[in-house]
Amino acid sequence: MVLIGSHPILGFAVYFYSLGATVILAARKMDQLKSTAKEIELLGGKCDVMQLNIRDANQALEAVNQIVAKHGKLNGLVNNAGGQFHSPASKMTPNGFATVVDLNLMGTFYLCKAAFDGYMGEHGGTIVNIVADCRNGFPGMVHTGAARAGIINMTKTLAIEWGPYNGIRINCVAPGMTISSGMKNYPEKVLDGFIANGWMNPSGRFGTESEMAASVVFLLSPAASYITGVNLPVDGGYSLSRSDAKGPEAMYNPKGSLMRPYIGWPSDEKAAIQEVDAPTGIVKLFEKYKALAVNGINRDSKL
Ligand SMILES: CCCCC/C=C/C(=O)SCCNC(=O)CCNC(=O)[C@H](O)C(C)(C)COP(=O)(O)OP(=O)(O)OC[C@H]1O[C@@H](n2cnc3c(N)ncnc32)[C@H](O)[C@@H]1OP(=O)(O)O
Ligand SMILES: NC(=O)C1=CN([C@@H]2O[C@H](COP(=O)(O)OP(=O)(O)OC[C@H]3O[C@@H](n4cnc5c(N)ncnc54)[C@H](OP(=O)(O)O)[C@@H]3O)[C@@H](O)[C@H]2O)C=CC1
Repeated sequence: MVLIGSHPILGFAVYFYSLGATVILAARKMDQLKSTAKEIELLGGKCDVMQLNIRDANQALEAVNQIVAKHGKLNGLVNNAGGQFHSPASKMTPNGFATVVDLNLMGTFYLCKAAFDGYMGEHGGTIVNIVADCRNGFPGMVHTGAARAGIINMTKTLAIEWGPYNGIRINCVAPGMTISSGMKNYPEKVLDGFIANGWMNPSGRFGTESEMAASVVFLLSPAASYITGVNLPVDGGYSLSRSDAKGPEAMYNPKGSLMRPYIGWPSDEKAAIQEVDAPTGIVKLFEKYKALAVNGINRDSKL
């Protein structure tokens, strides 16, 4: 039984289904949740939806209590809900900063605490908190950098404090720039900048939803049974290389690297799971990645 805070990237659901998990999707917009649930069911998965604003601690506990009352357990939690807006720190208002900290840091704490109080403190369980690459600061998004760094530290503390409670494990996944529906939240100019600079990464590209999903499922699964308190960057090496003093042209390959994307589902699967609900520029990039993943061709050479 896995609670995913947010309308999740569909890839998660596919993986959880393959592990035999029942997935509960929770976010504010029910329409979106229901259509994702329908797609999961079409694939043969089991899925429930519930409305939840993670910024409300009472709602978080109520959600956990409802799940335990209905399903008898809650042994997995993925804190995926989150976001921010782009702004230089000099132009950010105190309320703008506080809002993003409230959503990401407080919201994640409320869900972790609710899961502990409502089920895991007594029975154990596994939690994955989705953060973002904030290893070397987060220029243009000071609020989310501070909030995500807070989550990473909180995760370490909870791993130590809650490990002894029936072996609760809690880890973070830090996605690099990822092709996802979240890109709809950014102005075109910001997106164009992201796309134009996509090659400035040892992988030469963005990440895919499947690559994020696979790492989350690994950390939730018994295969990671001795891993707790870590932050796993899933970013093609970007966080390691960003602080290098050399210019990007000297470090990276402007033509793109040969790090083949993992799309995570076969090309002849249902069409619905091969789409990404994102602005045109991002969808075009995804189409390119799909071709690379399926055909194994990058630039002009075969892998
Ligand atoms: C490795 C690099 C990765 C980088 C890429 C990252 C990608 C992703 O994370 S994808 C996920 C994308 N999804 C989102 O980012 C969702 C974004 N939006 C939200 O979650 C919410 O809109 C919110 C949390 C940012 C704001 O929620 P809300 O409570 O509705 O906020 P208010 O409208 O009440 O405003 C509060 C406060 O914040 C200021 N503000 C809000 N949006 C903006 C903005 N776009 N630009 C500047 N300021 C903003 C707003 O003005 C308020 O402040 P005051 O005016 O001082 O009251
Ligand atoms: N895409 C990327 O490049 C990166 C993404 N990330 C992080 O990964 C996570 C998933 O990103 P992605 O799928 O791209 O983003 P999306 O914006 O598509 O997903 C965010 C989800 O969070 C939910 N959500 C937002 N606020 C709340 C709230 N108060 N209560 C409950 N649910 C809420 C939204 O649903 P609803 O509006 O219905 O509530 C939405 O389904 C986010 O935390 C994001 O910041 C990190 C680094 C890079």
